[in-house]
Amino acid sequence: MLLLNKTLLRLARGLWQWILAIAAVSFLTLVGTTALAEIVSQFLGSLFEPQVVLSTVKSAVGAAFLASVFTFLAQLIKGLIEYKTAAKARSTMRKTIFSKVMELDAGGIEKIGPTSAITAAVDAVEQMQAYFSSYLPSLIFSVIAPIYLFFHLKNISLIVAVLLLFVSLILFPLHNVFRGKIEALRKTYWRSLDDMTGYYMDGLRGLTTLKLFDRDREHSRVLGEKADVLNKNINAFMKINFTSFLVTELLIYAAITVSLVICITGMRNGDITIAQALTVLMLSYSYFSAIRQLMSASHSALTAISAAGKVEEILQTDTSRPYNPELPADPEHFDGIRMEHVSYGYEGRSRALQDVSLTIPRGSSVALVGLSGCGKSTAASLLMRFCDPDQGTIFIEGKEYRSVTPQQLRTNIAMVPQQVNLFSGTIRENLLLADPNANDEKLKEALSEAGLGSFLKTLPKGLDSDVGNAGAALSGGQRQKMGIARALLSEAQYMIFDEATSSVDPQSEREIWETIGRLSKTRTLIIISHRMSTIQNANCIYVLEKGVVAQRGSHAELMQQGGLYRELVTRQQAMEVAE
Ligand SMILES: Nc1ncnc2c1ncn2[C@@H]1O[C@H](COP(=O)(O)OP(=O)(O)OP(=O)(O)O)[C@@H](O)[C@H]1O
Repeated sequence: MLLLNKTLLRLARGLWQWILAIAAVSFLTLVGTTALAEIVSQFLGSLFEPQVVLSTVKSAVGAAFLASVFTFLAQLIKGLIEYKTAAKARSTMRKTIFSKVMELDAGGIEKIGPTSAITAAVDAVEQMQAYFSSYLPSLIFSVIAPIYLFFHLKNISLIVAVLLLFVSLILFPLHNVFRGKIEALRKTYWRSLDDMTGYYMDGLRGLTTLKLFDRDREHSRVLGEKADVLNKNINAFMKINFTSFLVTELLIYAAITVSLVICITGMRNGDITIAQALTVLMLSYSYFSAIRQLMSASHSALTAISAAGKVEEILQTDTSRPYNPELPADPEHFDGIRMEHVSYGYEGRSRALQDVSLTIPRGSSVALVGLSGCGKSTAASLLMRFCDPDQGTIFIEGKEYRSVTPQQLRTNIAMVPQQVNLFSGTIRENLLLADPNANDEKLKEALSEAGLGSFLKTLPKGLDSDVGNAGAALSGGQRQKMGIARALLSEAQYMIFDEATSSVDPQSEREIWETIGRLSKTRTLIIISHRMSTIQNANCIYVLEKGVVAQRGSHAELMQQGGLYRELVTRQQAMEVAE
Protein backbone atom coordinates (compact mmCIF):
# COMPACT_ATOMS: atom_id res chain seq x y z
CA MET A 1 0.00 0.00 0.00
CA LEU A 2 2.92 2.35 0.72
CA LEU A 3 4.42 1.42 -2.64
CA LEU A 4 7.73 0.42 -1.09
CA ASN A 5 9.87 -1.57 -3.48
CA LYS A 6 12.89 -3.63 -2.45
CA THR A 7 14.94 -2.89 -5.58
CA LEU A 8 14.28 0.84 -5.38
CA LEU A 9 14.99 0.97 -1.65
CA ARG A 10 18.27 -0.86 -2.24
CA LEU A 11 19.20 1.62 -4.98
CA ALA A 12 18.25 4.49 -2.62
CA ARG A 13 21.09 3.60 -0.22
CA GLY A 14 23.37 6.54 -1.00
CA LEU A 15 20.43 8.89 -1.51
CA TRP A 16 18.72 8.89 1.89
CA GLN A 17 20.31 12.14 3.09
CA TRP A 18 18.95 13.87 -0.01
CA ILE A 19 15.49 12.31 0.35
CA LEU A 20 15.36 13.37 4.02
CA ALA A 21 16.60 16.86 3.08
CA ILE A 22 13.70 17.31 0.64
CA ALA A 23 11.22 16.14 3.31
CA ALA A 24 12.86 18.48 5.86
CA VAL A 25 12.71 21.51 3.55
CA SER A 26 9.08 20.65 2.68
CA PHE A 27 8.46 20.74 6.40
CA LEU A 28 10.15 24.16 6.65
CA THR A 29 7.84 25.37 3.86
CA LEU A 30 4.90 24.16 5.93
CA VAL A 31 6.27 25.96 9.01
CA GLY A 32 6.46 29.18 6.95
CA THR A 33 2.96 28.73 5.51
CA THR A 34 1.54 28.01 8.97
CA ALA A 35 3.24 31.11 10.43
CA LEU A 36 1.90 33.23 7.57
CA ALA A 37 -1.62 31.82 8.05
CA GLU A 38 -1.50 32.58 11.76
CA ILE A 39 -0.16 36.13 11.25
CA VAL A 40 -2.79 36.93 8.62
CA SER A 41 -5.63 35.41 10.68
CA GLN A 42 -4.58 37.29 13.80
CA PHE A 43 -4.33 40.53 11.88
CA LEU A 44 -7.74 40.04 10.23
CA GLY A 45 -9.16 39.08 13.63
CA SER A 46 -7.69 42.21 15.22
CA LEU A 47 -9.53 44.39 12.65
CA PHE A 48 -12.72 43.51 14.47
CA GLU A 49 -11.34 44.89 17.72
CA PRO A 50 -11.77 48.64 18.48
CA GLN A 51 -8.18 49.37 19.57
CA VAL A 52 -6.37 48.67 16.24
CA VAL A 53 -3.35 50.97 15.94
CA LEU A 54 -0.93 51.62 13.09
CA SER A 55 1.89 49.80 14.86
CA THR A 56 -0.22 46.57 14.88
CA VAL A 57 -0.72 46.88 11.13
CA LYS A 58 2.98 47.59 10.59
CA SER A 59 4.18 44.65 12.67
CA ALA A 60 1.60 42.30 11.04
CA VAL A 61 2.75 43.32 7.54
CA GLY A 62 6.42 42.98 8.57
CA ALA A 63 5.86 39.52 10.07
CA ALA A 64 3.82 38.41 7.04
CA PHE A 65 6.61 39.64 4.76
CA LEU A 66 9.25 37.71 6.71
CA ALA A 67 7.12 34.54 6.74
CA SER A 68 6.57 34.88 2.96
CA VAL A 69 10.30 35.34 2.27
CA PHE A 70 11.06 32.34 4.50
CA THR A 71 8.50 30.16 2.69
CA PHE A 72 9.71 31.33 -0.71
CA LEU A 73 13.35 30.53 0.15
CA ALA A 74 12.39 27.13 1.55
CA GLN A 75 10.53 26.34 -1.66
CA LEU A 76 13.46 27.47 -3.76
CA ILE A 77 15.86 25.29 -1.79
CA LYS A 78 13.43 22.36 -2.04
CA GLY A 79 13.39 22.71 -5.84
CA LEU A 80 17.19 22.76 -5.94
CA ILE A 81 17.53 19.70 -3.71
CA GLU A 82 14.93 17.83 -5.74
CA TYR A 83 16.91 18.59 -8.88
CA LYS A 84 20.16 17.46 -7.23
CA THR A 85 18.55 14.27 -5.90
CA ALA A 86 17.17 13.39 -9.33
CA ALA A 87 20.62 13.93 -10.88
CA LYS A 88 22.35 11.90 -8.15
CA ALA A 89 19.75 9.10 -8.41
CA ARG A 90 20.22 8.89 -12.18
CA SER A 91 23.98 8.75 -11.87
CA THR A 92 23.98 6.17 -9.01
CA MET A 93 21.50 3.91 -10.79
CA ARG A 94 23.24 4.14 -14.17
CA LYS A 95 26.62 3.31 -12.58
CA THR A 96 25.09 0.26 -10.81
CA ILE A 97 23.40 -0.95 -14.01
CA PHE A 98 26.44 -0.29 -16.21
CA SER A 99 28.83 -2.12 -13.89
CA LYS A 100 26.46 -5.11 -13.74
CA VAL A 101 25.93 -5.18 -17.51
CA MET A 102 29.70 -5.05 -18.07
CA GLU A 103 30.07 -8.12 -15.81
CA LEU A 104 27.69 -10.13 -18.00
CA ASP A 105 29.14 -12.62 -20.39
CA ALA A 106 27.68 -13.60 -23.76
CA GLY A 107 25.12 -15.98 -22.22
CA GLY A 108 23.93 -13.34 -19.71
CA ILE A 109 23.53 -10.65 -22.36
CA GLU A 110 21.46 -12.98 -24.53
CA LYS A 111 19.30 -13.95 -21.55
CA ILE A 112 18.43 -10.33 -20.76
CA GLY A 113 18.40 -9.11 -24.33
CA PRO A 114 20.51 -6.13 -25.43
CA THR A 115 17.37 -3.97 -25.89
CA SER A 116 16.34 -4.53 -22.26
CA ALA A 117 19.85 -3.66 -21.12
CA ILE A 118 19.57 -0.36 -23.01
CA THR A 119 16.03 0.50 -21.87
CA ALA A 120 16.98 -0.31 -18.27
CA ALA A 121 19.84 2.18 -18.35
CA VAL A 122 17.93 4.86 -20.25
CA ASP A 123 14.11 4.85 -19.85
CA ALA A 124 13.84 2.89 -16.61
CA VAL A 125 16.34 5.16 -14.86
CA GLU A 126 14.36 8.24 -15.90
CA GLN A 127 11.19 6.66 -14.52
CA MET A 128 12.82 5.53 -11.29
CA GLN A 129 14.46 8.82 -10.34
CA ALA A 130 11.04 10.33 -9.54
CA TYR A 131 10.66 7.70 -6.81
CA PHE A 132 13.61 9.24 -4.96
CA SER A 133 13.17 12.91 -5.79
CA SER A 134 9.40 13.01 -5.43
CA TYR A 135 7.66 9.94 -3.99
CA LEU A 136 9.79 9.03 -0.96
CA PRO A 137 10.13 12.65 0.28
CA SER A 138 6.35 13.14 -0.19
CA LEU A 139 5.68 9.95 1.75
CA ILE A 140 7.77 11.11 4.71
CA PHE A 141 6.30 14.62 4.53
CA SER A 142 2.73 13.31 4.35
CA VAL A 143 3.27 11.64 7.75
CA ILE A 144 4.91 14.67 9.42
CA ALA A 145 2.64 17.42 8.06
CA PRO A 146 -0.72 16.27 9.50
CA ILE A 147 0.87 15.58 12.92
CA TYR A 148 2.51 19.04 12.98
CA LEU A 149 -0.77 20.71 12.02
CA PHE A 150 -2.66 18.59 14.53
CA PHE A 151 -0.54 20.06 17.34
CA HIS A 152 -1.19 23.56 15.98
CA LEU A 153 -4.94 23.19 15.77
CA LYS A 154 -5.60 21.07 18.85
CA ASN A 155 -5.39 24.13 21.11
CA ILE A 156 -8.07 25.86 19.04
CA SER A 157 -10.37 22.84 18.75
CA LEU A 158 -9.38 19.27 19.55
CA ILE A 159 -12.34 17.86 17.68
CA VAL A 160 -11.43 19.78 14.48
CA ALA A 161 -7.78 18.72 14.77
CA VAL A 162 -8.79 15.05 15.20
CA LEU A 163 -11.29 15.21 12.33
CA LEU A 164 -8.77 16.73 9.87
CA LEU A 165 -6.05 14.31 10.97
CA PHE A 166 -8.37 11.33 10.55
CA VAL A 167 -9.52 12.34 7.05
CA SER A 168 -5.98 13.11 5.89
CA LEU A 169 -4.84 9.67 7.14
CA ILE A 170 -7.58 7.72 5.35
CA LEU A 171 -7.17 9.57 2.04
CA PHE A 172 -4.05 7.73 0.91
CA PRO A 173 -5.34 4.17 1.53
CA LEU A 174 -8.58 5.18 -0.18
CA HIS A 175 -6.64 6.61 -3.10
CA ASN A 176 -4.74 3.30 -3.35
CA VAL A 177 -7.97 1.34 -3.69
CA PHE A 178 -8.79 3.46 -6.74
CA ARG A 179 -5.18 3.33 -7.95
CA GLY A 180 -5.28 -0.50 -8.08
CA LYS A 181 -8.37 -0.34 -10.30
CA ILE A 182 -6.87 2.46 -12.40
CA GLU A 183 -3.69 0.45 -13.00
CA ALA A 184 -5.68 -2.64 -14.06
CA LEU A 185 -7.67 -0.49 -16.49
CA ARG A 186 -4.52 1.20 -17.73
CA LYS A 187 -3.10 -2.22 -18.68
CA THR A 188 -6.32 -3.12 -20.55
CA TYR A 189 -6.18 0.25 -22.27
CA TRP A 190 -2.55 -0.27 -23.36
CA ARG A 191 -3.34 -3.78 -24.57
CA SER A 192 -6.23 -2.56 -26.73
CA LEU A 193 -4.07 0.30 -28.04
CA ASP A 194 -1.31 -2.20 -28.97
CA ASP A 195 -3.87 -4.48 -30.56
CA MET A 196 -5.37 -1.70 -32.66
CA THR A 197 -1.98 -0.25 -33.65
CA GLY A 198 -0.59 -3.69 -34.55
CA TYR A 199 -3.63 -4.47 -36.69
CA TYR A 200 -3.43 -1.03 -38.34
CA MET A 201 0.31 -1.55 -39.08
CA ASP A 202 -0.38 -5.02 -40.53
CA GLY A 203 -3.00 -3.45 -42.78
CA LEU A 204 -0.64 -0.71 -43.94
CA ARG A 205 2.18 -3.14 -44.64
CA GLY A 206 -0.06 -5.60 -46.44
CA LEU A 207 -2.46 -3.19 -48.14
CA THR A 208 -1.61 -4.53 -51.61
CA THR A 209 -2.22 -8.12 -50.48
CA LEU A 210 -5.53 -7.11 -48.86
CA LYS A 211 -6.62 -5.43 -52.07
CA LEU A 212 -5.47 -8.40 -54.16
CA PHE A 213 -7.79 -10.68 -52.17
CA ASP A 214 -10.51 -8.03 -51.81
CA ARG A 215 -10.18 -8.10 -48.01
CA ASP A 216 -9.55 -4.37 -47.45
CA ARG A 217 -13.17 -3.58 -46.44
CA GLU A 218 -13.19 -6.47 -43.99
CA HIS A 219 -9.89 -5.25 -42.56
CA SER A 220 -11.32 -1.78 -42.18
CA ARG A 221 -14.41 -3.18 -40.38
CA VAL A 222 -12.27 -5.10 -37.85
CA LEU A 223 -10.10 -2.01 -37.38
CA GLY A 224 -13.25 -0.02 -36.57
CA GLU A 225 -14.24 -2.64 -33.96
CA LYS A 226 -10.81 -2.44 -32.39
CA ALA A 227 -11.06 1.36 -32.28
CA ASP A 228 -14.42 0.99 -30.46
CA VAL A 229 -12.88 -1.36 -27.88
CA LEU A 230 -10.07 1.14 -27.33
CA ASN A 231 -12.59 3.96 -26.87
CA LYS A 232 -14.56 1.90 -24.36
CA ASN A 233 -11.40 1.22 -22.37
CA ILE A 234 -10.35 4.88 -22.45
CA ASN A 235 -13.80 5.88 -21.15
CA ALA A 236 -13.68 3.32 -18.35
CA PHE A 237 -10.20 4.54 -17.43
CA MET A 238 -11.26 8.18 -17.38
CA LYS A 239 -14.43 7.37 -15.42
CA ILE A 240 -12.54 5.70 -12.58
CA ASN A 241 -9.94 8.48 -12.59
CA PHE A 242 -12.67 11.07 -12.29
CA THR A 243 -14.50 9.07 -9.57
CA SER A 244 -11.26 8.83 -7.60
CA PHE A 245 -10.75 12.60 -7.92
CA LEU A 246 -14.39 13.31 -7.00
CA VAL A 247 -14.44 11.07 -3.89
CA THR A 248 -11.12 12.47 -2.62
CA GLU A 249 -12.10 16.11 -3.16
CA LEU A 250 -15.58 15.54 -1.67
CA LEU A 251 -14.02 14.07 1.47
CA ILE A 252 -11.58 16.99 1.76
CA TYR A 253 -14.27 19.65 1.32
CA ALA A 254 -16.68 17.83 3.63
CA ALA A 255 -13.98 17.73 6.34
CA ILE A 256 -13.24 21.46 5.87
CA THR A 257 -16.97 22.36 5.91
CA VAL A 258 -17.61 20.35 9.08
CA SER A 259 -14.56 22.00 10.69
CA LEU A 260 -15.91 25.46 9.83
CA VAL A 261 -19.35 24.60 11.22
CA ILE A 262 -17.64 23.48 14.44
CA CYS A 263 -15.64 26.76 14.53
CA ILE A 264 -18.73 28.93 13.93
CA THR A 265 -20.55 27.10 16.74
CA GLY A 266 -17.48 27.64 18.93
CA MET A 267 -17.48 31.37 18.06
CA ARG A 268 -21.14 31.61 19.00
CA ASN A 269 -20.41 29.99 22.33
CA GLY A 270 -17.41 32.26 22.80
CA ASP A 271 -14.92 29.32 22.84
CA ILE A 272 -13.21 30.30 19.57
CA THR A 273 -12.15 33.79 18.39
CA ILE A 274 -12.47 35.08 14.81
CA ALA A 275 -8.68 34.90 14.41
CA GLN A 276 -8.67 31.23 15.51
CA ALA A 277 -11.52 30.36 13.14
CA LEU A 278 -9.61 31.98 10.27
CA THR A 279 -6.49 30.01 11.24
CA VAL A 280 -8.50 26.76 11.04
CA LEU A 281 -9.87 27.77 7.64
CA MET A 282 -6.42 28.52 6.22
CA LEU A 283 -4.57 25.57 7.76
CA SER A 284 -7.21 23.01 6.83
CA TYR A 285 -6.08 23.42 3.20
CA SER A 286 -2.45 22.86 4.19
CA TYR A 287 -3.56 19.69 6.00
CA PHE A 288 -4.42 18.13 2.67
CA SER A 289 -1.74 19.61 0.44
CA ALA A 290 0.85 17.05 1.65
CA ILE A 291 -1.45 14.14 0.90
CA ARG A 292 -2.41 15.61 -2.48
CA GLN A 293 1.30 15.89 -3.29
CA LEU A 294 1.75 12.23 -2.27
CA MET A 295 -1.18 11.09 -4.38
CA SER A 296 0.22 12.70 -7.50
CA ALA A 297 3.72 11.31 -6.73
CA SER A 298 2.27 7.82 -6.26
CA HIS A 299 1.58 7.68 -10.00
CA SER A 300 5.32 8.16 -10.71
CA ALA A 301 6.04 5.62 -7.96
CA LEU A 302 3.98 2.96 -9.75
CA THR A 303 5.76 3.65 -13.03
CA ALA A 304 9.08 3.52 -11.15
CA ILE A 305 8.17 0.16 -9.58
CA SER A 306 7.35 -1.42 -12.92
CA ALA A 307 10.63 -0.02 -14.35
CA ALA A 308 12.47 -1.42 -11.31
CA GLY A 309 11.22 -4.89 -12.28
CA LYS A 310 13.23 -4.70 -15.50
CA VAL A 311 16.31 -3.43 -13.69
CA GLU A 312 16.00 -6.11 -10.99
CA GLU A 313 16.12 -8.79 -13.68
CA ILE A 314 19.51 -7.44 -14.76
CA LEU A 315 20.84 -7.01 -11.24
CA GLN A 316 19.80 -10.55 -10.30
CA THR A 317 21.54 -12.17 -13.27
CA ASP A 318 24.20 -14.50 -11.98
CA THR A 319 27.50 -13.20 -13.31
CA SER A 320 29.71 -15.25 -11.08
CA ARG A 321 31.92 -17.85 -12.72
CA PRO A 322 32.89 -19.74 -9.60
CA TYR A 323 36.09 -21.72 -9.73
CA ASN A 324 37.39 -24.24 -7.29
CA PRO A 325 41.06 -25.31 -7.45
CA GLU A 326 40.17 -28.45 -5.46
CA LEU A 327 38.12 -30.00 -8.28
CA PRO A 328 39.53 -33.40 -9.35
CA ALA A 329 42.03 -33.39 -12.23
CA ASP A 330 41.53 -35.21 -15.52
CA PRO A 331 41.98 -38.93 -14.84
CA GLU A 332 43.22 -39.33 -18.42
CA HIS A 333 45.83 -36.50 -18.10
CA PHE A 334 44.91 -35.47 -21.63
CA ASP A 335 47.25 -32.92 -23.23
CA GLY A 336 44.70 -30.57 -24.78
CA ILE A 337 40.99 -29.90 -24.26
CA ARG A 338 38.54 -32.71 -23.63
CA MET A 339 34.75 -32.61 -23.35
CA GLU A 340 33.34 -35.59 -21.52
CA HIS A 341 29.61 -36.45 -21.87
CA VAL A 342 28.64 -32.79 -21.94
CA SER A 343 24.99 -31.74 -22.15
CA TYR A 344 23.69 -28.18 -22.18
CA GLY A 345 20.27 -26.59 -22.68
CA TYR A 346 19.19 -22.94 -22.84
CA GLU A 347 16.48 -21.92 -20.37
CA GLY A 348 13.07 -23.14 -21.47
CA ARG A 349 14.45 -24.95 -24.54
CA SER A 350 15.30 -28.56 -25.31
CA ARG A 351 18.96 -29.61 -25.05
CA ALA A 352 21.25 -27.79 -27.53
CA LEU A 353 24.00 -30.35 -26.82
CA GLN A 354 23.41 -33.89 -25.64
CA ASP A 355 26.10 -36.17 -24.24
CA VAL A 356 28.87 -34.68 -26.38
CA SER A 357 32.38 -36.04 -25.95
CA LEU A 358 35.23 -34.64 -28.00
CA THR A 359 38.98 -34.27 -27.79
CA ILE A 360 41.13 -31.40 -29.04
CA PRO A 361 44.79 -32.51 -28.74
CA ARG A 362 47.27 -29.67 -28.23
CA GLY A 363 48.78 -28.57 -31.56
CA SER A 364 45.96 -30.04 -33.67
CA SER A 365 43.13 -28.51 -35.72
CA VAL A 366 39.67 -29.72 -34.93
CA ALA A 367 36.56 -28.75 -36.91
CA LEU A 368 32.93 -28.72 -35.86
CA VAL A 369 30.41 -28.96 -38.68
CA GLY A 370 26.72 -29.65 -39.07
CA LEU A 371 23.45 -28.11 -40.14
CA SER A 372 22.30 -24.77 -38.77
CA GLY A 373 21.15 -25.07 -35.14
CA CYS A 374 23.00 -28.34 -34.47
CA GLY A 375 24.90 -26.81 -31.52
CA LYS A 376 28.28 -25.68 -32.94
CA SER A 377 28.23 -22.19 -31.39
CA THR A 378 26.93 -23.62 -28.11
CA ALA A 379 30.00 -25.89 -28.00
CA ALA A 380 32.18 -22.81 -28.61
CA SER A 381 30.40 -20.94 -25.77
CA LEU A 382 31.08 -23.83 -23.41
CA LEU A 383 34.74 -23.91 -24.48
CA MET A 384 34.98 -20.15 -23.79
CA ARG A 385 33.15 -20.78 -20.47
CA PHE A 386 30.43 -18.30 -21.37
CA CYS A 387 28.25 -20.99 -19.81
CA ASP A 388 28.81 -24.20 -17.84
CA PRO A 389 27.57 -27.67 -18.83
CA ASP A 390 24.37 -28.93 -17.20
CA GLN A 391 25.97 -32.35 -17.19
CA GLY A 392 29.44 -33.68 -17.98
CA THR A 393 32.87 -32.12 -17.59
CA ILE A 394 35.43 -30.20 -19.63
CA PHE A 395 39.14 -30.57 -18.99
CA ILE A 396 41.98 -28.35 -20.16
CA GLU A 397 45.51 -29.75 -20.05
CA GLY A 398 44.65 -32.14 -17.27
CA LYS A 399 42.64 -29.67 -15.16
CA GLU A 400 38.89 -29.39 -14.66
CA TYR A 401 37.66 -26.25 -16.48
CA ARG A 402 36.05 -24.88 -13.31
CA SER A 403 39.24 -25.30 -11.30
CA VAL A 404 41.03 -22.72 -13.45
CA THR A 405 40.57 -18.98 -12.78
CA PRO A 406 38.59 -17.15 -15.48
CA GLN A 407 41.70 -15.02 -16.16
CA GLN A 408 43.88 -18.11 -16.73
CA LEU A 409 41.25 -19.55 -19.02
CA ARG A 410 41.10 -16.33 -21.06
CA THR A 411 44.88 -16.35 -21.53
CA ASN A 412 44.67 -19.94 -22.77
CA ILE A 413 41.71 -19.66 -25.12
CA ALA A 414 40.81 -16.88 -27.55
CA MET A 415 37.94 -16.64 -29.97
CA VAL A 416 37.42 -14.92 -33.30
CA PRO A 417 33.65 -14.57 -33.56
CA GLN A 418 31.40 -14.22 -36.62
CA GLN A 419 31.30 -10.46 -36.17
CA VAL A 420 34.40 -8.88 -34.67
CA ASN A 421 33.56 -5.86 -32.52
CA LEU A 422 35.78 -2.86 -33.02
CA PHE A 423 35.49 0.28 -30.91
CA SER A 424 35.76 3.85 -32.17
CA GLY A 425 39.42 4.83 -31.94
CA THR A 426 42.70 3.86 -33.54
CA ILE A 427 44.03 0.49 -34.70
CA ARG A 428 46.47 0.61 -31.80
CA GLU A 429 43.72 1.21 -29.20
CA ASN A 430 41.69 -1.67 -30.56
CA LEU A 431 44.63 -4.05 -30.45
CA LEU A 432 45.75 -3.00 -26.97
CA LEU A 433 42.45 -4.39 -25.63
CA ALA A 434 44.00 -7.84 -25.99
CA ASP A 435 47.38 -6.92 -24.52
CA PRO A 436 47.67 -3.46 -22.91
CA ASN A 437 51.46 -3.80 -22.58
CA ALA A 438 52.24 -4.71 -26.19
CA ASN A 439 54.77 -2.44 -27.94
CA ASP A 440 54.46 -1.27 -31.57
CA GLU A 441 56.68 -4.04 -32.83
CA LYS A 442 54.47 -6.70 -31.28
CA LEU A 443 51.32 -5.03 -32.63
CA LYS A 444 52.76 -4.89 -36.14
CA GLU A 445 53.87 -8.52 -35.90
CA ALA A 446 50.33 -9.60 -34.93
CA LEU A 447 48.81 -7.54 -37.75
CA SER A 448 51.21 -9.03 -40.25
CA GLU A 449 50.53 -12.59 -38.98
CA ALA A 450 46.80 -11.87 -39.33
CA GLY A 451 47.33 -10.81 -42.96
CA LEU A 452 47.08 -7.03 -42.45
CA GLY A 453 50.81 -6.24 -42.84
CA SER A 454 50.63 -4.80 -46.35
CA PHE A 455 47.40 -2.89 -45.57
CA LEU A 456 49.10 -1.23 -42.57
CA LYS A 457 51.94 0.00 -44.82
CA THR A 458 49.43 1.84 -47.01
CA LEU A 459 48.12 3.87 -44.03
CA PRO A 460 49.93 7.21 -43.57
CA LYS A 461 49.19 7.20 -39.83
CA GLY A 462 49.99 3.49 -39.41
CA LEU A 463 48.83 2.16 -36.04
CA ASP A 464 47.34 5.56 -35.22
CA SER A 465 44.83 5.33 -38.07
CA ASP A 466 41.23 5.69 -37.02
CA VAL A 467 39.05 2.60 -37.52
CA GLY A 468 35.87 4.75 -37.64
CA ASN A 469 32.65 4.26 -35.73
CA ALA A 470 32.50 0.52 -34.79
CA GLY A 471 35.23 -0.12 -37.39
CA ALA A 472 33.23 1.42 -40.26
CA ALA A 473 36.43 2.67 -41.92
CA LEU A 474 37.60 -0.93 -42.45
CA SER A 475 36.25 -3.57 -44.81
CA GLY A 476 34.48 -6.67 -43.43
CA GLY A 477 37.58 -8.78 -44.15
CA GLN A 478 39.90 -6.27 -42.47
CA ARG A 479 37.67 -6.20 -39.38
CA GLN A 480 37.83 -10.00 -39.13
CA LYS A 481 41.62 -9.88 -39.53
CA MET A 482 41.78 -7.30 -36.72
CA GLY A 483 39.91 -9.89 -34.62
CA ILE A 484 42.54 -12.48 -35.51
CA ALA A 485 45.34 -10.04 -34.65
CA ARG A 486 43.73 -9.44 -31.27
CA ALA A 487 43.45 -13.17 -30.63
CA LEU A 488 47.13 -13.54 -31.57
CA LEU A 489 48.14 -10.79 -29.16
CA SER A 490 46.44 -12.60 -26.31
CA GLU A 491 49.01 -15.35 -26.98
CA ALA A 492 46.39 -18.00 -26.35
CA GLN A 493 47.40 -21.50 -27.32
CA TYR A 494 43.83 -22.48 -28.22
CA MET A 495 41.97 -20.40 -30.79
CA ILE A 496 38.33 -20.81 -31.73
CA PHE A 497 37.16 -19.54 -35.12
CA ASP A 498 33.36 -19.41 -35.06
CA GLU A 499 32.26 -18.84 -38.67
CA ALA A 500 35.01 -16.21 -38.84
CA THR A 501 34.60 -15.76 -42.60
CA SER A 502 30.81 -15.89 -42.90
CA SER A 503 30.39 -12.16 -43.52
CA VAL A 504 33.33 -11.35 -45.80
CA ASP A 505 33.89 -11.27 -49.56
CA PRO A 506 35.49 -14.30 -51.34
CA GLN A 507 38.92 -12.60 -51.66
CA SER A 508 39.09 -11.80 -47.90
CA GLU A 509 37.74 -15.25 -47.13
CA ARG A 510 40.63 -16.83 -49.08
CA GLU A 511 43.17 -14.61 -47.30
CA ILE A 512 41.74 -15.40 -43.86
CA TRP A 513 41.83 -19.13 -44.54
CA GLU A 514 45.45 -18.78 -45.62
CA THR A 515 46.14 -17.05 -42.30
CA ILE A 516 44.30 -19.77 -40.39
CA GLY A 517 46.33 -22.36 -42.33
CA ARG A 518 49.57 -20.65 -41.19
CA LEU A 519 48.32 -20.45 -37.60
CA SER A 520 47.58 -24.17 -37.51
CA LYS A 521 51.35 -24.76 -37.48
CA THR A 522 51.82 -23.02 -34.13
CA ARG A 523 48.42 -23.11 -32.37
CA THR A 524 45.61 -25.45 -31.51
CA LEU A 525 42.62 -24.49 -33.61
CA ILE A 526 38.94 -25.20 -33.16
CA ILE A 527 37.23 -24.27 -36.40
CA ILE A 528 33.52 -23.89 -36.90
CA SER A 529 32.64 -23.34 -40.52
CA HIS A 530 29.75 -23.96 -42.82
CA ARG A 531 32.16 -24.06 -45.80
CA MET A 532 33.07 -27.72 -46.00
CA SER A 533 35.97 -27.06 -48.38
CA THR A 534 37.78 -25.00 -45.72
CA ILE A 535 37.99 -27.63 -43.00
CA GLN A 536 39.20 -30.57 -45.03
CA ASN A 537 42.73 -30.29 -43.68
CA ALA A 538 41.60 -30.46 -40.05
CA ASN A 539 43.12 -33.35 -38.10
CA CYS A 540 39.70 -34.33 -36.83
CA ILE A 541 36.21 -33.29 -37.90
CA TYR A 542 33.20 -33.66 -35.60
CA VAL A 543 29.81 -33.75 -37.31
CA LEU A 544 27.04 -32.59 -35.00
CA GLU A 545 23.41 -33.46 -35.64
CA LYS A 546 20.68 -32.08 -33.37
CA GLY A 547 23.16 -31.57 -30.54
CA VAL A 548 24.67 -35.05 -30.76
CA VAL A 549 28.02 -36.13 -32.24
CA ALA A 550 26.86 -38.07 -35.30
CA GLN A 551 30.28 -38.71 -36.90
CA ARG A 552 33.96 -38.04 -36.28
CA GLY A 553 37.16 -38.58 -38.25
CA SER A 554 39.36 -37.05 -40.92
CA HIS A 555 37.89 -35.75 -44.19
CA ALA A 556 38.95 -38.88 -46.06
CA GLU A 557 37.54 -41.21 -43.40
CA LEU A 558 34.24 -39.35 -43.26
CA MET A 559 33.86 -39.27 -47.03
CA GLN A 560 34.38 -43.00 -47.07
CA GLN A 561 31.87 -43.52 -44.24
CA GLY A 562 29.11 -41.66 -46.07
CA GLY A 563 26.26 -40.24 -43.91
CA LEU A 564 25.62 -36.59 -43.11
CA TYR A 565 29.19 -35.41 -43.72
CA ARG A 566 29.38 -36.71 -47.28
CA GLU A 567 25.88 -35.37 -47.91
CA LEU A 568 26.93 -31.88 -46.73
CA VAL A 569 30.11 -31.92 -48.85
CA THR A 570 28.29 -33.14 -51.98
CA ARG A 571 25.46 -30.64 -51.52
CA GLN A 572 27.90 -27.76 -51.17
CA GLN A 573 30.00 -28.81 -54.13
CA ALA A 574 26.83 -28.92 -56.25
CA MET A 575 25.89 -25.41 -55.07
CA GLU A 576 29.38 -24.07 -55.83
CA VAL A 577 29.24 -25.50 -59.35
CA ALA A 578 25.79 -23.92 -59.85
CA GLU A 579 27.15 -20.53 -58.71
N1 LIG B 1 20.64 -17.84 -26.44
C1 LIG B 1 19.87 -18.86 -26.78
N2 LIG B 1 18.71 -19.05 -26.14
C2 LIG B 1 17.92 -20.11 -26.46
N3 LIG B 1 18.22 -21.02 -27.39
C3 LIG B 1 19.37 -20.87 -28.07
C4 LIG B 1 20.25 -19.77 -27.80
N4 LIG B 1 21.33 -19.90 -28.63
C5 LIG B 1 21.11 -21.00 -29.37
N5 LIG B 1 19.93 -21.58 -29.03
C6 LIG B 1 19.35 -22.80 -29.58
O1 LIG B 1 20.29 -23.86 -29.38
C7 LIG B 1 20.38 -24.67 -30.52
C8 LIG B 1 21.84 -24.71 -31.00
O2 LIG B 1 22.19 -23.40 -31.42
P1 LIG B 1 23.66 -23.01 -31.91
O3 LIG B 1 23.71 -21.55 -32.12
O4 LIG B 1 24.64 -23.63 -31.00
O5 LIG B 1 23.69 -23.77 -33.32
P2 LIG B 1 24.72 -23.61 -34.51
O6 LIG B 1 25.02 -24.98 -34.97
O7 LIG B 1 25.88 -22.77 -34.09
O8 LIG B 1 23.82 -22.85 -35.56
P3 LIG B 1 24.29 -21.86 -36.77
O9 LIG B 1 25.12 -22.67 -37.70
O10 LIG B 1 22.97 -21.48 -37.39
O11 LIG B 1 25.01 -20.73 -36.15
C9 LIG B 1 19.41 -24.09 -31.55
O12 LIG B 1 18.21 -24.84 -31.49
C10 LIG B 1 19.17 -22.68 -31.10
O13 LIG B 1 17.85 -22.26 -31.41
